[in-house]
Amino acid sequence: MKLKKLLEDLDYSVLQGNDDLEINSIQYDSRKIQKGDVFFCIKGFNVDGHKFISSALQKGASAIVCEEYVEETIDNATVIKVEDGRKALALCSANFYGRPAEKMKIIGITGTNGKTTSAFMIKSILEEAGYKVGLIGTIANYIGNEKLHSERTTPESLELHELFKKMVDKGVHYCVMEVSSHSLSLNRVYGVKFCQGIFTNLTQDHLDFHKTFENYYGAKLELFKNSANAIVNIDDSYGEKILSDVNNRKLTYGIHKNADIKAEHIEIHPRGAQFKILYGDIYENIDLQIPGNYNVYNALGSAAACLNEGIDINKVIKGLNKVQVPGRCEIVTKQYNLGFDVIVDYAHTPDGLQNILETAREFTKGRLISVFGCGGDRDKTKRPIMGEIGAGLSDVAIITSDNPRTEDPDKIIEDIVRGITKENYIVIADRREGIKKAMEIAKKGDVIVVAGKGHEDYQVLKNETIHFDEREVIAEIVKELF
Ligand SMILES: CC(=O)N[C@H]1[C@@H](OP(=O)(O)OP(=O)(O)OC[C@H]2O[C@@H](n3ccc(=O)[nH]c3=O)[C@H](O)[C@@H]2O)O[C@H](CO)[C@@H](O)[C@@H]1O[C@H](C)C(=O)N[C@@H](C)C(=O)N[C@H](CCC(=O)O)C(=O)O
Ligand SMILES: Nc1ncnc2c1ncn2[C@@H]1O[C@H](COP(=O)(O)OP(=O)(O)OP(=O)(O)O)[C@@H](O)[C@H]1O
Ligand SMILES: N[C@H](CCC[C@H](N)C(=O)O)C(=O)O
Ligand SMILES: [Mg+2]
Repeated sequence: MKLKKLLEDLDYSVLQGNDDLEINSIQYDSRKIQKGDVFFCIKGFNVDGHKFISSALQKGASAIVCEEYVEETIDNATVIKVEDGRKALALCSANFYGRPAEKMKIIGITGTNGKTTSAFMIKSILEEAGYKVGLIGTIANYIGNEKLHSERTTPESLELHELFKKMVDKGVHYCVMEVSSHSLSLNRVYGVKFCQGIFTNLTQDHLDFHKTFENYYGAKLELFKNSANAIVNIDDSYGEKILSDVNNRKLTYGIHKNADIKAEHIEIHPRGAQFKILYGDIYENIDLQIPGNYNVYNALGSAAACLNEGIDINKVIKGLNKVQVPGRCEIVTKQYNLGFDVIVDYAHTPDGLQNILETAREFTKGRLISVFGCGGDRDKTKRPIMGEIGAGLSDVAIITSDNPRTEDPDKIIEDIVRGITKENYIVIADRREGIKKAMEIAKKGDVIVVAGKGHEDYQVLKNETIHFDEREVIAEIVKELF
């Protein structure tokens, strides 16, 4: 491809060389550069990508895209100046892969909680309607049934457009993707047009990155600047704010407030939830296999997006009925006769933890035992709040480690414990031992909620990432104890 073609529709100036150059590929990491590649300089949080220009040139880069001219930029390399390296990377990645996003319909979901669950629901509905669906999200990326490893919730723009291209090549009609607030702030989805954008909710998370709630909200709002339709949870106070801040076509959903799409006669039970969906003259029964009032919200938002796409209500009903999401309120002890149940859930925010514990409480006959921690190198301010909620809503809380990453696990636990006002907690830093303790003390009728890691099959420690799949760990403990 010619450099000029790569830069199509981009505002740029040529500082050196010329743009009529044949290029090989593009990279934003100098370590991956091969002969003939274009190196994009990104000013990062840790380092400034402009520092790696000479190393990229040594490896054979034939062009540099930068925000500022750097002296060492020499010889016969072409130097292109742009205003914003991350935006340029996003637009050029789309050009490089032949603008695959324009060849599919893309549904984006943003919000603190419920993105993964909603993405699975939408995929299930659209497949029921006969479409080939791609999914991009936290658990994995999917092209139909083919599962691809996902490094993050929303990939960097270069990897994103590469994935879009693979989807288009494999005949995907619809791509449903989780759009994280990080990806919106860092322009990973810059230039991507969404046919439907869903806002699930906004509660505390990621303040380490966004610093203030206003910034966090502002990041989420970005999605709606590029979506033809805004599907908004009107029961969330920030949902109301989105409605007044965006000019798109809007469709609201909710349970309490007056919404376009509503749920009525909700019944939650241990294995699922039932409700009536009300939209215009549609008034039908929905039967979910996953419990929790919050999943009624996820189902409403997903149904709204699909109905707005013209999908038949019967397909919506069937799709929602089938959906299962790994590590989201997953009862992992169904096959044993222990007298108590163990649930693995991905709740890692105050709101998520409150939701799963309140949901589990509704079907707990005995005591509710929780096992949870908080991730290291992430929002520290949520730790005491999760401590208070976790211990407050449980009969016994076992405070343990999540992914400590580079932090000292005991310090993270101290932050959590600082918020606890009851005496009903035990500290066991080793997560496996924490889960084991819960299973040792559990009696008939009790429910154990192991929160925070859900589908993850690893634990990130200071110096290593170890294999840690809670389903396997719990099965091993069952063998040891019973
Ligand atoms: C906070 C955050 O999102 N950081 C992202 C950001 O990193 P950064 O700005 O710090 O990059 P940097 O390390 O300073 O490097 C700057 C530039 O120099 C380049 N470089 C660096 C070294 C070198 O030798 N040569 C070189 O060229 C780097 O490739 C980069 O382009 O840009 C990098 C390049 O795209 C990302 O890899 C990195 O994601 C990190 C790994 C990350 O962990 N992100 C998480 C927090 C995240 O995005 N999470 C959300 C989920 C949140 C949710 O659950 O809602 C997600 O979407 O997954
Ligand atoms: N609509 C919702 N409102 C509040 N809590 C929810 C909602 N949906 C799910 N949860 C809770 O949050 C946890 C994470 O859900 P899910 O994985 O669907 O969210 P997510 O937005 O994709 O999270 P992440 O940003 O980490 O990818 C669940 O395990 C559950 O405890
Ligand atoms: N996407 C979330 C995942 C948190 C999962 C939890 N297990 C943790 O490690 O904190 C994040 O990066 O903040
Ligand atoms: Mg997710």
